[in-house]
Amino acid sequence: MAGGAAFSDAKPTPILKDELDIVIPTIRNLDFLEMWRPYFEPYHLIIVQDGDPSRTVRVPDGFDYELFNRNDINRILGPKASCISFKDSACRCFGYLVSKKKYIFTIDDDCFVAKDPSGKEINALEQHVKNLLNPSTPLFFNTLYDPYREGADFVRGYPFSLREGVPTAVSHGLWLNIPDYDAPTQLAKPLERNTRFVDAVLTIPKGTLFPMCGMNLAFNRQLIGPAMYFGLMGDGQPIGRYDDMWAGWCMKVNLALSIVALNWIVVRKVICDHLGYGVKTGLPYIWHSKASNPFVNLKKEYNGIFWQEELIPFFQSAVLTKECTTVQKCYLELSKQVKAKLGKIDPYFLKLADAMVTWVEAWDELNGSGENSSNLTNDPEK
Ligand SMILES: O=c1ccn([C@@H]2O[C@H](COP(=O)(O)OP(=O)(O)O[C@H]3O[C@@H](CO)[C@H](O)[C@H]3O)[C@@H](O)[C@H]2O)c(=O)[nH]1
Ligand SMILES: [Mn+2]
Repeated sequence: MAGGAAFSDAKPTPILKDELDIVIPTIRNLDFLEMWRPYFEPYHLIIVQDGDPSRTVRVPDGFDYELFNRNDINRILGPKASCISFKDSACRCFGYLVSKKKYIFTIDDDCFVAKDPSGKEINALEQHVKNLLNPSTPLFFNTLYDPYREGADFVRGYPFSLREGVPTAVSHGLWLNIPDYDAPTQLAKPLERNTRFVDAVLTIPKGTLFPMCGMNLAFNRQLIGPAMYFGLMGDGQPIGRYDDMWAGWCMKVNLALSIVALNWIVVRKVICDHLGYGVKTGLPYIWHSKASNPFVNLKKEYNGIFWQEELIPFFQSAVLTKECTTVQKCYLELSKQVKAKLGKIDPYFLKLADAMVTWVEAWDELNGSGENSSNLTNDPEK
């Protein structure tokens, strides 16, 4: 068995029912929970009701939950509620803010239990827990995929010095049936369905960005919660459906640290990459039966499709001062870079940069200051 595995696949996966919250954004209903009942019932649900707060959302009996609508968000955050999006799935990040647990699993209300090729139901939550509890390998690619899975290992030539791996911060699951395509692709391929079940979990290599989808996502809130802000989207904003993308880029970003005043450059990668935290993608699959309208989506995504051609180079070359000793401080520094370098693309980014600051203030207000939470250390054990 590979070195460093937190636990062997052969043993039952810890339930973590007291260490994990399930966050669900909804503008619809929660009937989908009936299908997930065997897997979700032991957990606490945080339901973020978007849209009209006077609408009653019925939660099926037997679930332990909190439900927050817009009135609750405004009551809890006061003026800081301005950083939580309205009428966009970005509202889900409010659930990350109010949770007190170590782990988060977030899922959309049109995602159902999928079956593997043998016809067996997939317990997506269990696989996410396995992904999060086992190390990642961002520093050197293992060609036999996840070396910590039962029946796999590191291949010949893999440095033994790297076989302990690093802590996993994010587990990014995938989708059978309706894949997470952007609106142009959906419009071009309206009948395309994803029938390909790939039995693999991959670590996204260090320094590589990726399009994070919030549909079937789990993360270690204690490690990188403050970086998982889903931005300002939806009502009153010039962009929508780039919430999860924005969070994924900020969370993963490789920040080069340049201290011009001291004429030396120390390349530091904060948040996931620098700390050597890993981001995994692949299993588990859910069954996505999309309910959103591609034409409406096109309107929401238009600016994002255009702007991201400038956003990606920004994230690939962002810089950071060395005083950033917590995820919060790194995030605040990133917000300064957003204001300085992206404001010229559109004034929206000036507003977004301010909202990033408000988010961190709200995080610290509800969860304690940056100094004693989500500290950046080079020692993943701390
Ligand atoms: O205004 C809204 C719209 C939706 N929601 C809730 O958010 C999720 C996702 O919504 P939906 O399934 O309609 O959208 P998709 O196109 O399938 O979602 C993909 O795009 C991302 C949007 O950023 C999303 O994360 C991806 O999965 C559902 O639970 C809706 O109820 C909302 O709260 N407010
Ligand atoms: Mn959907």
